[in-house]
Amino acid sequence: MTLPDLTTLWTDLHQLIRQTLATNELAQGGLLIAALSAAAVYARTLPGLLWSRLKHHTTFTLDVQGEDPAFPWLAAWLAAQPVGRKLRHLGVVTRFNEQMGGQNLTLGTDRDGDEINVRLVPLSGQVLLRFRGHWLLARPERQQRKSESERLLGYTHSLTFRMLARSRSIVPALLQEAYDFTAGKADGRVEIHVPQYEGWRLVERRPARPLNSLIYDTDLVSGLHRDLQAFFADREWYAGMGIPYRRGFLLHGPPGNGKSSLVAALAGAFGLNVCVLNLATPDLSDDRLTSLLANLPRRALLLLEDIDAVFLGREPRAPTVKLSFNGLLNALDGVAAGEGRLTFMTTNDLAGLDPALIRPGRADRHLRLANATQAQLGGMLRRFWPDWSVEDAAHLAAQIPDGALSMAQVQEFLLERRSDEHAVRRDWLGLRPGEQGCPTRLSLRAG
Ligand SMILES: Nc1ncnc2c1ncn2[C@@H]1O[C@H](COP(=O)(O)OP(=O)(O)OP(=O)(O)O)[C@@H](O)[C@H]1O
Repeated sequence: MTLPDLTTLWTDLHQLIRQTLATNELAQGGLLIAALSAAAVYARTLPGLLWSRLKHHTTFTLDVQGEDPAFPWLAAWLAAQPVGRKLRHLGVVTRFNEQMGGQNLTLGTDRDGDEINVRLVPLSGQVLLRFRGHWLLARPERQQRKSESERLLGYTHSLTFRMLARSRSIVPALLQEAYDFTAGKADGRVEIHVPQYEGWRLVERRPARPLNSLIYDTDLVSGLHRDLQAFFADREWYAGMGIPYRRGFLLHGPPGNGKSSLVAALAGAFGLNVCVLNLATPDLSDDRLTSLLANLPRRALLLLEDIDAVFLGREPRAPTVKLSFNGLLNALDGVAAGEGRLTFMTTNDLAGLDPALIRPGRADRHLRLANATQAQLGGMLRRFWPDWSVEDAAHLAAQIPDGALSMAQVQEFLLERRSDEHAVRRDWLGLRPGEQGCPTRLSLRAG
């Protein structure tokens, strides 16, 4: 059919409809009914349409899933709001010796002297509250998770905030307030993480040790502090130079001279957490090590303890070792190695290490923490007895040769006599190598 044919057909049809409508009353009625029905249908859906348009333009919805780190902040914040206290389905989060921020309840002190703190979190319900002049509808939810065989796999949690606001600025404001209220309040404690499968598990939050509580007679601590400061400030410089943004330190020396303590104190000073990995961890394979290093938590430094424990040179020390020497090197600086990583390795046996493991790039700086010098002994005495004069402490310290004792041995000796300074003077000369028990360890060791 050609175009002129189609035009003629349409004109004929149009005339026929007009004639029918003008002359036929039945057709007129039918059209009227159809038009009225369409109007009625539209009128019925109109409020819904208007409502959803209004909602779209005047509200925001924030959905937070239980696995997200922001979930506990928002849940604790909500539970602590006056209306949040009306939510009647609550869960409990318990921590030892840790104020979690938010609405905490201290139940008492356990036998280790740790405070038992609990925080209540809402699990379900719905409340309306005001936040910075806006209305918020908050709805915590909990749903059962089931496997395909209908086996219960626990629960998933979520929190939905619907807010009456024209601008989105309320969303970051709410998140910020919840963060400041809970996690942001977390004091300067250092989190200790140990490996769990391919990731990390938080095992302890301990008060950060002040750097000046460690006594060295060189400017080792201030030098390290400057080094780390420069590292954190120089990210862009590394990128511009094409140098991998990583820094490694090797701390070596006899046991009990503060290798682990120094790492923990530096972590505290820079607000970092510590991930402790002992290469002798059972079942540590090349793949698992690579995953662990790729999955380090945020703001964490990696402490590889006793790196001499697994390899003598490049050879495994035991047939049970699953890790290969090359796997270790690759994990430390291969393609998959994380950017921005700070690694501290410790060893008591520098001679047993293969040079490849501690070459610059893997361990950029090597620092020896040797047994106590007389200056350190004097410093340690004055830490325990701050009102002793420098000369008095130096006089006592001069009676023990440099390098004869570890700092841990001296600390143990002083701890035992901490309420009896005469006993310190009386027994000091008896403080000879081999006369003390084993040095205490800070025990940052991974399981
Ligand atoms: N330089 C120091 N100043 C003050 N205290 C120290 C110093 N070195 C060690 N100590 C004390 O000695 C104890 C043991 O220290 P730490 O565990 O850090 O030593 P380490 O070198 O890591 O030992 P190891 O090689 O056995 O792991 C700690 O309790 C710490 O307080």
